[in-house]
Amino acid sequence: MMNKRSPAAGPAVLAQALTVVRGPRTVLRGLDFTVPRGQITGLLGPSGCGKSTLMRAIVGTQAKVTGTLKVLDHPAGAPVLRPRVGYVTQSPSVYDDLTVRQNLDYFAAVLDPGRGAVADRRREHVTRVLDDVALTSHADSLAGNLSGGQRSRVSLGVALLGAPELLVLDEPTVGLDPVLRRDLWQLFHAIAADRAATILVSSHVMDEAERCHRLLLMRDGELLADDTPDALRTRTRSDTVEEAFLHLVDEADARHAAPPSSNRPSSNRPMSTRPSSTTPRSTP
Ligand SMILES: Nc1ncnc2c1ncn2[C@@H]1O[C@H](COP(=O)(O)OP(=O)(O)OP(=O)(O)O)[C@@H](O)[C@H]1O
Repeated sequence: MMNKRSPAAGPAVLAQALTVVRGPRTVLRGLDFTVPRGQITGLLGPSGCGKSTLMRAIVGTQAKVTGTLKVLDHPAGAPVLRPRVGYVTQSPSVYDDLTVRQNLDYFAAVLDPGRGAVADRRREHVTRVLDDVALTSHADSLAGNLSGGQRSRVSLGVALLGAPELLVLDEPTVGLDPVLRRDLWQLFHAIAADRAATILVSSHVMDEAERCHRLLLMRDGELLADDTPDALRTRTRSDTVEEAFLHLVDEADARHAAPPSSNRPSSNRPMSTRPSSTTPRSTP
């Protein structure tokens, strides 16, 4: 079962000096952070800042990754992690000409091939997942005839099939209306609570930050902050996470613009952006 872990188990994700090069660009630059287990951690930042690249590194599909990256105490991408990590890419990866149930049956058979008792187990999983993503009433609808939010939920259902301990969701609410976004977030919280799963979810919509237990705020391949929404607002004296983010951006810009001798924390700087154990490396 999920998350029956020893007290000594490490965080869901541990990154140290994580750097990723894509083509001619260094897209992630020396990131240090952890993702605690059993919580929803939001990965937020503007388009192009490196969120998808970081998620791809975590699920083991990104090339040219250096530094340390451990997932559930194993090196990212280790074969042992395959059934333990679910990944939902930005565009829903479902077959439009299959029904919702056929999609789930297909991916369940890929994950857990076999006949007899195994097939019974797969059927149980599919039934449970249909319920989890609130699509039981649409089980026999063609995926191609579903709304955007329903298709996103099918994709999420596919990722839930193996009862993963860590779910990595790349901008699952992009393009959805406010009601569907709210419903999906309720579902994420239900999954985290009922299954004790860890969720890492990216978004560039700052109001979604308020729905996370913790936040990783990114900009241009660097982490600006790693904290709870409350702590971020308090430490930046901001009313919203968006305001806190903008404050951190200004602070980082000032730091980069400052001459080396003044490139140190000043006494009136309103916040330390990261816990002392995960102080960011300076960027070359
Ligand atoms: N195949 C590639 N080769 C070179 N650079 C790439 C490649 N794919 C992405 N990049 C660059 O890497 C950077 C980070 O891209 P990434 O997709 O991780 O950002 P993102 O924060 O997820 O953006 P979005 O929110 O728009 O999805 C971007 O500047 C992008 O141009």
